[in-house]
Amino acid sequence: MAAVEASLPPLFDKIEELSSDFVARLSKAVSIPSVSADFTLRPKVVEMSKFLEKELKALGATVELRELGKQEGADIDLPPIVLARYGTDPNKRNILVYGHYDVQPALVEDGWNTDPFKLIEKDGKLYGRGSTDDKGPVIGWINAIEAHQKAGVEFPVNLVMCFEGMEEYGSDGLDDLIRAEKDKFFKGVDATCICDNYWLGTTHPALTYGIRGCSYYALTISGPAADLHSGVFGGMVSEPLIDLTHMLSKLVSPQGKILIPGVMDLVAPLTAEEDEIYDKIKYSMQDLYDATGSKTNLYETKKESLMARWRYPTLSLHGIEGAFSAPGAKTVIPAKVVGKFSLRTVPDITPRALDELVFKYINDCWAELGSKNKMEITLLHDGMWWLSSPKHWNFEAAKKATKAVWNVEPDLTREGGSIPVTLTFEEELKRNVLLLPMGRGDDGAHSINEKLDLVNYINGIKTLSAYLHYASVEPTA
Ligand SMILES: C[C@H](N)C(=O)N[C@@H](Cc1c[nH]cn1)C(=O)O
Ligand SMILES: [Zn+2]
Ligand SMILES: [Zn+2]
Repeated sequence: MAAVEASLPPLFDKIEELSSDFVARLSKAVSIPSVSADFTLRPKVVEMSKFLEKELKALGATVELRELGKQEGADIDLPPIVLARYGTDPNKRNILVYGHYDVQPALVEDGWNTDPFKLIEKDGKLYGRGSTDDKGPVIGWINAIEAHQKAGVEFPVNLVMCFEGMEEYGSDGLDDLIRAEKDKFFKGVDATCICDNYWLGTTHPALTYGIRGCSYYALTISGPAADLHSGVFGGMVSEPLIDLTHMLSKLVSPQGKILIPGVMDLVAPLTAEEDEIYDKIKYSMQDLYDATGSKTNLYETKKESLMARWRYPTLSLHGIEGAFSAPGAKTVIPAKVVGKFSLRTVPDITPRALDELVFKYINDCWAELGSKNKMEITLLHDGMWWLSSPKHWNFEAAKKATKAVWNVEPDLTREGGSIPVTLTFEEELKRNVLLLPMGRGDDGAHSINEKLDLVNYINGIKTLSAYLHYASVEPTA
């Protein structure tokens, strides 16, 4: 442990010294609009994989861009998975790190103050799509390699890297690749670290041992052969958008109560041990107000709010494809509309049990509506929840690293978002998985004006580096 503590100060100094180079590298990454959900931008997702390949190869890592074939149900190639390795010393631990290089869609018209694909540094914050989710962390691992080389500090582990380009769109192809490679590329992995979530609030670092799953559905309603003039046909035909809004209103109450019968019955009961953890978590209702820029909270207490985010399922309505959404007052009856909604899932809900409940309820509601339009409900993608224990050397190493950088003990948190591959890594490689967040709870991931505080980026690189050092020596017992 003394050797670790001796190697950290020069490394941290070098990271500070290289900070403008590290911002420049993130800036290049952010400038590539690698939006996985937008098929027209798929070449940019591929370009992003090549950017990572180039950066990693320049630092001496071996890199393979693993092609995955066509996207399920679409005539478009999936972006490759970047499989890379830095170091092959049989006497060192093999630490697997995962991140994603695709991002959520972003348009200036959505309300961004600046071009989402141009990294802007303002008031100590780095604004840009992907800055926190998840380009900052992915580039962070690359920066950690460079910092070691330039500080002349030996890299403490063999770094096994897996970076995907479809995380924001269901991680198509990744589970199959992990299964196929578990005794090949992933052979010998000792522990996994995923840097793709956020601190709970804005001041206190965290380590995360649980995430929710996500099942995402599309509800399609179609009627007339083409869009119609509402003055000519309104009142004479059954309107798909009227049907859809009725159907969507039956899914969830304005207070957030899921109205699909049976879903809450699948939720694991609260144990006395779990009940005790919430009060101790460093989070306040003010953190929620600040992060959402509002006082639109559904619950009045921190405990209820955290439980809603961590341990209960939620249903969100995301959008309606095909509905008139441009400015102005177009008097149209849309012919076909697709409502998108998802459920965040928790122990012990399984995707198949949930599908059964959702499909039955939607079909029952549709029958009750008695419409002559056509209705179809489909699952777009799903991913499982994951709940682990932080009592493992992998978490101990991250705790020490956090203390070394931030001078505080991290909070142990669960995450409301989803990273479906977490469970796959744990189950297939049979090794501990740790979630080590870089950004803060108010970063605006998936939202407009996404940012990563500069201090979180630079200290995040220090934390990732220090974690690798502690992980290289942490006793297994
Ligand atoms: C927490 C992680 N950074 C993230 O944003 N995950 C996404 C994954 C997802 C699920 N369906 C579509 N994308 C999320 O939680 O929304
Ligand atoms: Zn995301
Ligand atoms: Zn992410």
